[in-house]
Amino acid sequence: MTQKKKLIAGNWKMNGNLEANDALVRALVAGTKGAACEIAVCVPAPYLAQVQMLKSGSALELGAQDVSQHESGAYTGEVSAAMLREFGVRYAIVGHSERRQYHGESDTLVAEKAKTALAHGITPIVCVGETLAEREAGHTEEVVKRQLAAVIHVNGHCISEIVVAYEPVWAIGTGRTATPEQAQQVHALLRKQLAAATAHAERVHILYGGSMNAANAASLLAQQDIDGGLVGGASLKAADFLQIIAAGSR
Ligand SMILES: O=C(CO)COP(=O)(O)O
Repeated sequence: MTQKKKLIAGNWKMNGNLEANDALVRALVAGTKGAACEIAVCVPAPYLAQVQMLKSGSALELGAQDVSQHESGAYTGEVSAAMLREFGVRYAIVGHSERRQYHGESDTLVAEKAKTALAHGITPIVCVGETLAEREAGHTEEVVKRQLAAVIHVNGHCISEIVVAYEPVWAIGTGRTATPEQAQQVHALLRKQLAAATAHAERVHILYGGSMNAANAASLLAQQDIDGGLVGGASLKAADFLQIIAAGSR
């Protein structure tokens, strides 16, 4: 059994505005005093400064939803890890399935992004997960292993200072959650893969993401290898997100 605190991370995706963010973050700051888990909100880049200010002095950590693999220069539209650090960013999601799907991000690119984030003191939240077609064809294990291997095996050495998020694509935004048993099965595989590569596998947070909500969080988080959640829709409502945080604090 792992002793580490759970990590509950919200992924706002492309949602929010100055007014709504203000209300949401104030409610989270007020509601998480003394929370017994780690908490993060991954916000759209234009709102990093706003949320950094609002969360100051609280338990909330700040996250970005992506990071460039480049350091600086002529890369229009990109946001560098050094820029994120200036706003106190602690985490950056890399390889979310929406970026793999809509922006053609490959395993190699995701690995480069993770490496760049780490070099700047930002912990990458590396997303892996199979599509419905891949699951139905019996390829879940092969897909998630390939996606994780690309990030942890770099030039002959292992990168283990990461957070892993298992997000089955068929469960994202669909209201169709993986059962705790289905999720645990994949998390155990990922843990085994990490253990084969590093002595620190037990320390790595493996989060579940995909329609996690106030009602199903506790049963998912009770699984041995589920160390937290990466929460989309339900992280936009303070009351729901706070209930998930409460479940992660037990
Ligand atoms: O993609 C997700 C988090 O990164 C999950 O999104 P939902 O919680 O909205 O299904």
